[in-house]
Amino acid sequence: MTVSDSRIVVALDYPDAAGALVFAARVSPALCRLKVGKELFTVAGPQLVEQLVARGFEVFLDLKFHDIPNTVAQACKAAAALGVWMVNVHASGGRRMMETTREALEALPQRPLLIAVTVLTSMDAAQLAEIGLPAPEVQVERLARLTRDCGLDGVVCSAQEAGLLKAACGQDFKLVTPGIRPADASLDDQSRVMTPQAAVAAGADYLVIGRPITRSDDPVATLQRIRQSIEATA
Ligand SMILES: O=C(O)c1cc(=O)[nH]c(=O)n1[C@@H]1O[C@H](COP(=O)(O)O)[C@@H](O)[C@H]1O
Repeated sequence: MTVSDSRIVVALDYPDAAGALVFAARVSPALCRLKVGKELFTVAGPQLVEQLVARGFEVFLDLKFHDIPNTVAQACKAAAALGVWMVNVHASGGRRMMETTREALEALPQRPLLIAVTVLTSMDAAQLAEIGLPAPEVQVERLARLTRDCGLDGVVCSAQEAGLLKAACGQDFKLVTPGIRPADASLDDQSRVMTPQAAVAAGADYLVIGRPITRSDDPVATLQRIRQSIEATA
């Protein structure tokens, strides 16, 4: 079931539940989807996720699971029980991990979208070389093809790789793109970035945006502005 037509997924990287709930109270499920990541989940737990779902939001539970197949599959089943819209794992966990997890979710009456992280958007070519990996686009394409072969719904990648991946993996393979930065925004710790408009034009299905919205003077006005800026492109 889809309750939002928004491509924007706001990363609720707040230090506590209160901050996240204040933001959620100021927006509607029609305006954006919400992402709960490691910081917020560690402090506020499943209860907060259930609260956001109960308020009608489509929630991306971003815990980037990376472990042995059984552990990841069971963790994703537990996430599905919270009623979330999307969960993610690391593609570098490999074929068996991804296939086991997909099969576990497919056995459920209702399942979230299952997405795999390719190469973190904070990583650039130099950082990848340091850990023995090839250039970002090479590694991203390799992991995206593996993810598609394992039957997952899509990948997390930079919008810089969106064109390449739509061509390699097909139009229906979902591309979830963090590292989104409006032209005047600070890059923070992100390396492979794109503006919201360029990301949509390149083929990104969902834009994950955190600090440029949540740390702006008026988060809701910033979200509205970004929505309007991509409507013309979409
Ligand atoms: O899986 C993710 O959501 C993710 C993957 C990735 O490669 N890069 C990335 O930044 N993220 C998440 O996307 C969000 C980006 O936040 P901002 O950099 O503040 O816009 C953070 O919550 C990250 O944890």
